[in-house]
Amino acid sequence: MKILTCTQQKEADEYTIAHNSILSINLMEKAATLLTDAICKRWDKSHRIVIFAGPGNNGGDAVAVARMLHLKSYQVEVFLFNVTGKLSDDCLTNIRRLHECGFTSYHEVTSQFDAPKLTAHDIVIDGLFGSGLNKPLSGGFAAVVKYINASAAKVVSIDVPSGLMGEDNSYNIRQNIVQADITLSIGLPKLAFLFPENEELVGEWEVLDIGISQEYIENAETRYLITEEKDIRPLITPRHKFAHKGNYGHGLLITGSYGMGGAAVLSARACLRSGVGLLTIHTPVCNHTLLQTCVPEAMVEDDVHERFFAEPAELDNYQAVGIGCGLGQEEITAQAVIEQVRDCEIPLVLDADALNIFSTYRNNLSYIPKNTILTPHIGELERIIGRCSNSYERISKAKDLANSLQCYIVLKGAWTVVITPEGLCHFNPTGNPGMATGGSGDVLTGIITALLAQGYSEEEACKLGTYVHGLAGDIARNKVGEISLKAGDIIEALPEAWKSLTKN
Ligand SMILES: NC(=O)C1=CN([C@@H]2O[C@H](COP(=O)(O)OP(=O)(O)OC[C@H]3O[C@@H](n4cnc5c(N)ncnc54)[C@H](O)[C@@H]3O)[C@@H](O)[C@H]2O)[C@@H](O)CC1
Ligand SMILES: [K+]
Repeated sequence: MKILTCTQQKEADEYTIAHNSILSINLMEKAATLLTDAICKRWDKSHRIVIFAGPGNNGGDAVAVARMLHLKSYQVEVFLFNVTGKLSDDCLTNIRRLHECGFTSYHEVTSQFDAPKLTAHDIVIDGLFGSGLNKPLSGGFAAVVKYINASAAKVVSIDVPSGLMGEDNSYNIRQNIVQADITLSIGLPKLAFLFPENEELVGEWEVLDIGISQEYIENAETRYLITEEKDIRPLITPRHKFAHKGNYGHGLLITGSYGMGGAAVLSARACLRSGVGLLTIHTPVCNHTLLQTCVPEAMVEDDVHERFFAEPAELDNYQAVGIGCGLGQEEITAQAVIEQVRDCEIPLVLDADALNIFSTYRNNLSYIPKNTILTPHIGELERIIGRCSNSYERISKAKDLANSLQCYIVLKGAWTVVITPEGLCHFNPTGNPGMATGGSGDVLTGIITALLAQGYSEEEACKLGTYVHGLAGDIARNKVGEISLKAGDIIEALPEAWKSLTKN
């Protein structure tokens, strides 16, 4: 699913009106019908609905919702802010329609706002500003936002919480943005919804399909997409009847150190659950028995060192290599990692300590071969690109890094994003907060390494790997709950996740 900018969203509306022979006012009526349904589904008539409408079409939506709720016998009160004396045509039409159906609780605010007392049982509908916002809110509107935020009422924002920009909020004023409990987004989701710092502004969000022109969406250029199951399923190549283990690649995981053998176990088990033909684990001597016992399906190659990875492995026999889980950052390991990466000519995944090593020895970043997959969490990424003050800045800098190294970056978190060297950002929808636990990342590295070894392209391996990893996490959550979920549960759920993605 594409994510459009607010400017594109406006264009999409105009294109739909021009090409799908629908009047602008009727598109608004469609939006208002879906908004009203979504509100009625959640709250019954015992709640008073207090609607704050702005001067543009976001306000038009809100006034149309007021009429629909009034006609369904909800108790509705409307405050329309008309401080410049200029309202959009569709907003004006909806005000007229509201009056025509005998509605009396309408207050037009031109200068002084006598704010009603809001209670916890009230529902506020925020239709002040939507995709037409062109600068941060200030003055009287900022005061209205603060009053809404200070109230105990539940808040439903139409399209976007008023004051929030759809994409970049670097220069916005946080206190002047509505804190919604629910955001009902019209057409498509906004990029800002996917950023963790906006969670408390956007709340739970839902997209309402008002029938925006598919033709426009298909042709719209965007760098931001949300991956869907329908994008993932066709990527999976079925196994052949006459297949043998040699057809599915030989993966190598360079992983583990003294005290961090678990990372090796987790990444190896996840790799084996994701279709790899053969797996070898290169690990310090101290982990030999552990791995032979816990992962009998894998071969174990001992490093020269008792406790740490110290000497690069020979890569001739492998189709892919994953480096970094639980390696530690000893000086001897750093030198071995840099040398291993510099000379690597097969598909490569760099995770955890391998990334930390490159952030310490930054001059060696250029040794990372083209098309390498880097799988940092925010902390690991920022050690390389520097501290960022918000998600938009972080993604922009990560795109620059992916471009300069010609690498793939899998930035882990809620809405893990796969960034390609060309700057496309694929947001992954699966996964849950239970996966925020040690070892989850090792599991992902194992999965992606398995996919690369089987011949999936880097982009496919990143998208498919993150999707199935999150899906397995969701299956595990259903079994054990978010609090108890541990990395091993994700691995145990991988068979069901793979089965569900491959069944007809
Ligand atoms: N036909 C359409 O175009 C449709 C539009 N829809 C709704 O229309 C919205 C977009 O409507 P508009 O483009 O009219 O934009 P908005 O309603 O978001 O706001 C536009 C108005 O706000 C003013 N404004 C912008 N920033 C301001 C600021 N910081 N302080 C004070 N005033 C400010 C502008 O001058 C303009 O008068 C969407 O968010 C959606 O809710 C939906 O009804 C679907 C159909
Ligand atoms: K709004």
